[in-house]
Amino acid sequence: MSRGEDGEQADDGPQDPDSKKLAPIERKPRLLLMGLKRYAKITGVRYLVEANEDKCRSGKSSISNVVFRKMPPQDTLFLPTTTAILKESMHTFMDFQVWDLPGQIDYLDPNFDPDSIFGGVGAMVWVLDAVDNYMEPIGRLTETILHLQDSYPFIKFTVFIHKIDSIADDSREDVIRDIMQRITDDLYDAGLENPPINYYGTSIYDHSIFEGFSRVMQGLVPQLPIFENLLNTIKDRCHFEKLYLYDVYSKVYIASDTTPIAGSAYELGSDFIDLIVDLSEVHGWHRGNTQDSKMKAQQIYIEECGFEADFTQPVDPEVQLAESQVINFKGHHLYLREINV
Ligand SMILES: Nc1nc2c(ncn2[C@@H]2O[C@H](COP(=O)(O)OP(=O)(O)OP(=O)(O)O)[C@@H](O)[C@H]2O)c(=O)[nH]1
Repeated sequence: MSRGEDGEQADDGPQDPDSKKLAPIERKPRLLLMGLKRYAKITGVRYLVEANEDKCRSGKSSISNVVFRKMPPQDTLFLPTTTAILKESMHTFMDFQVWDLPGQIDYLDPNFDPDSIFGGVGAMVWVLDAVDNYMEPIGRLTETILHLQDSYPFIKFTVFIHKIDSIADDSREDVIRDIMQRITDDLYDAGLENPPINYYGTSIYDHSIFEGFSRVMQGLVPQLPIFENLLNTIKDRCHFEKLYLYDVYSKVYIASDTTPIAGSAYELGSDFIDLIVDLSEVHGWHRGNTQDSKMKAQQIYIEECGFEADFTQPVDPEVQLAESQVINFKGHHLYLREINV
């Protein structure tokens, strides 16, 4: 995945007033990161809250920077507050945009043109600070969902219960359950039963943010069932335990086979990618169209998959595709194969 040059770029949102009704798969999908900055509302005690400002910012920009710009998590401590909409353009197997909305924008104001932001949105991620008092953000979230669901029925809502690392292990499940229950109850009271919202406990200090983002992105991939079927077939034919299709740059996974397994194989795969990317800089081997390299590649397939692959197609010597297998990486046997899109 490569990032667009345009930190702040031209909008390619809808021009046609009816276009917001189109399913996002028909256009370049947009993903919104939203959350509430508390001090924006507590004007009377602003100086008090500002003294502790970091606790009042839910972590949207940190997420965007860690996942899409490879910023080390600890560096997010120094991020300035977002004052304008930050737009990231991502190019991977499909193009999409991530918009980071400043917490203080009042998009429910009747004078505000909602189409300029919500038109063409495929997914909305509400980043809720699990450590802060979450009552006010929950109120704002339910208000937003109720406001948007009729006009923009294709938006998929997800809540990141964020900064989960700051909560003791044995209380995490309780906090997540409490937040989910409150949102469900609030929406139920407003007449919305069984709202289609996904929840993930996330932190920029571990893999959870990448897993959460992966699930959101998968909701924007129209070909997801096709990818899953393909991965299921490869998995069965090659006797893999679990198979993921990763975007190497962001380590977001676009699809996986559909077999549930215990533990987080995603985390393992993600560490493996880091290792291979680092190692390949130093030890990568050039796979030309030689009999030798063909034999070598074939041998890997035979060892790994138990069947003979067809390597009779010429390999473009200009194209360097990574391939690696590791035996006993944290107790597992891993195989990585780069594909081009
Ligand atoms: N402990 C912990 N802190 C986090 C996490 N994510 C973000 N933070 C911290 O939260 C603070 C605020 O993060 P921002 O990303 O600037 O928050 P924001 O929601 O974008 O705020 P605005 O830019 O003002 O809209 C920073 O000090 C981050 O280091 C997390 O997962 N865990």
